Amino acid sequence: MTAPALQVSDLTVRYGEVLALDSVSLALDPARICGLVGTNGSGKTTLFKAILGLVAAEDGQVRMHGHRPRAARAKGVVSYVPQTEQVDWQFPVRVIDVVLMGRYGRMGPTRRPRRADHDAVAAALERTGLTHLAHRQIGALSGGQRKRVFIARAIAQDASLLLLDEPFSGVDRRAQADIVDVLHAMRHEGHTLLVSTHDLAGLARLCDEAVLLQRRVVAHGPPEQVLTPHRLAEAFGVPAHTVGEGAQ
Ligand SMILES: Nc1ncnc2c1ncn2[C@@H]1O[C@H](COP(=O)(O)OP(=O)(O)OP(=O)(O)O)[C@@H](O)[C@H]1O
Repeated sequence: MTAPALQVSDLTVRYGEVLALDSVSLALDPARICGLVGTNGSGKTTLFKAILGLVAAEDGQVRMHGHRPRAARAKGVVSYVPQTEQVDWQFPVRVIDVVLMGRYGRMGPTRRPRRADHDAVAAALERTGLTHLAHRQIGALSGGQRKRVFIARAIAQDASLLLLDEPFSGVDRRAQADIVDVLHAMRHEGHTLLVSTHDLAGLARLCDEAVLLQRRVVAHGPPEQVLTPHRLAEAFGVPAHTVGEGAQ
């Protein structure tokens, strides 16, 4: 039996007095797109960080294709697109250089790119519609374009598991639709994606399954079964008709 792409078991994370995750368990099969939804402060970013081993868990364990967080990161099994990048936007680095960083794990200590690295970068730029901006300084891009650069970096890394924290925030509808197409293509190629989003209306279009997080996993299953009218009203205070196919 193959290991799940992601297995989170009884994960508990505390920031001092704040219980951010309370015994969260979650398993994802390979080649699935799972939407992670929840109100502000429900623990989505904390879950990503705990999966990556970037925040310490009080309890529980994480495996990615059988690997612990540190090993999974070292082997390039997982890539992460954070909600906001801690970047000095004045630093003179071009789009193509940032995307190439996704290949560093494969380049060895010399960091000398080979043909396959250049090809992967070109393909990632193409897929995210950034080819024409490849030589632009990253500080000279719009917020939505920057977001796409970091998605391109994750694509270039070619990790089997991608964690994307709100990839659609600050991105216009056209670019959003393009990103959804890219994510579907990646799933088709066998990648597994965990994607946090506040776009409840787009969830059914994007995802095979959804997780509703409220410090704990409230529900996990097909999007329409997870976001029932009752749960929507309770968790988000929104009416049911705002969710569903073509409802945006
Ligand atoms: N570094 C930190 N120190 C203390 N508390 C934190 C820290 N980071 C997050 N928290 C708290 O942990 C809880 C979960 O936060 P988290 O950022 O994971 O939520 P989120 O679901 O990603 O929210 P959003 O939708 O607003 O991005 C919140 O109560 C938050 O205030």
